[in-house]
Amino acid sequence: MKNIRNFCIIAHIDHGKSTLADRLLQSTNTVSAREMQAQVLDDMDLERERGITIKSHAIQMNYKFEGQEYILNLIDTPGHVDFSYEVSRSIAACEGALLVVDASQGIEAQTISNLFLALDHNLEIIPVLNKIDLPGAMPEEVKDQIVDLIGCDRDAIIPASAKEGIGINEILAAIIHRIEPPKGNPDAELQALIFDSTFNSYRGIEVIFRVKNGRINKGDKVKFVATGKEYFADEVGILRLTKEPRDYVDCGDVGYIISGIKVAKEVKVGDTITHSEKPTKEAIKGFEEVKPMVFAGIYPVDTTEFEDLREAMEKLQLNDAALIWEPETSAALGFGFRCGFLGMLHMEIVQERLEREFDMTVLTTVPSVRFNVIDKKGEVLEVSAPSEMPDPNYIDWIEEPFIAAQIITASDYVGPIMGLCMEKRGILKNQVYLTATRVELTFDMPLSEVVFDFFDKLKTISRGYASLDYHLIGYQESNLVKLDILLNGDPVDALSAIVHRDKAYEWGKKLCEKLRELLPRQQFEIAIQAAIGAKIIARETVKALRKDVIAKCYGGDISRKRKLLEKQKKGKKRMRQIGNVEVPQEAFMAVLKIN
Ligand SMILES: Nc1nc2c(ncn2[C@@H]2O[C@H](COP(=O)(O)OP(=O)(O)OP(=O)(O)O)[C@@H](O)[C@H]2O)c(=O)[nH]1
Repeated sequence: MKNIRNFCIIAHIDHGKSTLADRLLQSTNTVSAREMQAQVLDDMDLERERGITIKSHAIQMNYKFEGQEYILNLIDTPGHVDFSYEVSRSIAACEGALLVVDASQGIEAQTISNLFLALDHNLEIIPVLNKIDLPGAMPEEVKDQIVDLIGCDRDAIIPASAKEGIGINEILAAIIHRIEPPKGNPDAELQALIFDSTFNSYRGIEVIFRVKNGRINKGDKVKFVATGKEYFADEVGILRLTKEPRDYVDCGDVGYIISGIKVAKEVKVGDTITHSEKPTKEAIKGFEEVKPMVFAGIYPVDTTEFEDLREAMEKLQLNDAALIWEPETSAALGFGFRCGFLGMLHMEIVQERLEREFDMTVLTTVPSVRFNVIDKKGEVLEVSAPSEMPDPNYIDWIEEPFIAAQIITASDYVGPIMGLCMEKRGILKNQVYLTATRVELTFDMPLSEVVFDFFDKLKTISRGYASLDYHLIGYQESNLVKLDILLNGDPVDALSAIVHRDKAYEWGKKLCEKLRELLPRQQFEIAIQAAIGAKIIARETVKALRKDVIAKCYGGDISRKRKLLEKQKKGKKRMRQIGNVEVPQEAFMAVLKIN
C-alpha cells in the first residue's frame, strides 16, 4: 500500500484538467502514442464535442520513480456545478488533489468550491499553475492569489503547461512525495466507496469504487449498504484505458466490479460495498441521495412515438441514475413525461442524447424548480409543474428553493453584477476582496431565477470575467402566482409558469410579445393572452395571413419552389396544433428567451 497514490484533479471549468490528465497518462506510458487522442478520458461523444467532462473517470498508472514502482490512481472529475455531488464523492476516494489554476484566468468560483470540498476531506493540495505558455498568462499575480487562498509556500506551486508538456515530471514527483499513501486495514471488514458507475449494454452496470478497508475478491458475495441489495462479484479488476480483470482489488486501491446489475438506480454514488457474510458495522460517511433540482416535460413531437420515447427514456435511465421521470399528460401536448434533472446542463444533455442516441424528436417544456405549497389544511404539497398548482383559494403560502450563490469577478463588474442579482431577487450576504482587483460576492437567491438565463447574463455583463458556483440552502416563503397563457381563449398548459407576483405583469407582457414573434401567422387572427386566474394581464394579436413561402419565386426553377415547400413542411412537423393554433417548439421555450 505504501506505493499507492490516489489523487484527483480539481479545477474550474476549462482550466485544463482533462488536458493535464492526458499528459500524465502519456508520461507514464499508460496510453501509447497510437491510442492517444485529446481528452482521452472524456469518452462520451457529447463530452468530446462540448469539451466538458460529464462523468467522473478513473484510471490507473504505473510509474517508476527513484528506483521504485508506484501505482497512481487518477480520478478525473466533472467541473460543472450540476455534478458537484459526484465531485465530492470522487474527492472522498482520494488522499490528494492537484488544484489546477489557469495562469491567464486566476482563481474562479469552482476553484474555491472544489478546494473547500478537498480540504473538508483533509486532502493534500498540490497547486498547479497551468497554461503558463499563454501570452496572457500572469504567473506572479495568480501565484499571489493561490498563496492567499490556501496559505501554501510560493515554491510549492508548480508552473506547468499541460498543452506543451511543461512541468509534468515535477507534478508526478510531487504526487509521490507530497501525497500520503492510503491508510486502511487490509484485514478489516470490507468497506469500499462507490464513486462512479458506467453502463455497458452487454455486461450491465460496472461499478467503480475505492477500497477503504479489507479486500474484494472475485466471486465474493457483496452487499450495497444503502440499497441493501446483494450480488456476486462476477468480475473485479483495475481500470486502465480498458478494464483489466484481476483476482482481487486490495485495500487502498481503486477498481471496478461487474455483478450483473442491470439498472443504474441500484447503484448509488456514495454508497458502501461490503461483504454479505462479514459486513462492516458502519457505512462510509457522506452518502446522500441525489435530488433533482430542475423539472420539465419531455414530449414526442409525433404523438404516435410515445411508446418509443418511453423505451428510450428507460434505456437512458439505465446509465443515468440522476435522471428521474414519470408519465404526464398535457392538454396541449398529449402524452409525455415529467422529468427531473440535476440542472440545466443535465437537461440539455438528456434532450440531446434522446435525439442522438435514440433518434427521437422531442419537445421540452419550460423548466421549473420544485415548490412547496402549503394548503389551508396545513398539508405540504410538492409542486414541480405549473399544472400541479392547486387553486389559489386552497393555498395558504408557497415556499421556493433558495441557493447561496458565490460569484467571483473583476472589481470593474461589481456594479452591474449587483444590479443583475438584485433584479433576480438576490440578497447580498458578503463581499470580499480576494486581491486588489478580484472580488467574491455571495448572494442568497431563489433557484428559479438562476436556472433560466442567469449564467448567460452574468457572463455577458462581465464579458466572461465572472464565475458562479452555488448550493442549495433551503426553502423560503415567496409570493408566487401561476401565470397562464391563452391562445384564442384556450389555456396552453405547457406554457404556464410559476412566477413572483411582482414580476408577473412584466413577465406576461414579455411572454406575449415573444410569442407574437414566434407564432407563424395563420389564416385567422390569434389572440395571445396572459392571465392570473381569471384576470387577463396582457394581450397581443397575431394578424391573419397565410405565409406564402414561394411568393417571391416568380416563374423560375420548379426545384427551388419545391425545396421551399419541403422546408415549410418540415417546419410544420415540429409544431403542435393547440385548438386551432399551431405552436412551434421555440414557443415552448420562449420563456427562456425573454429579454
Ligand atoms: N495554451 C494552453 N491551453 C491549454 C493548456 N491546458 C489546457 N488548454 C486548453 O484549455 C481548454 C480546456 O481544457 P480541458 O482540459 O478540456 O479543461 P477541463 O478543465 O478538463 O474542462 P472540463 O472538463 O469542462 O471541466 C482546451 O482547449 C485545452 O486545449 C495549456 O497548458 N496551455
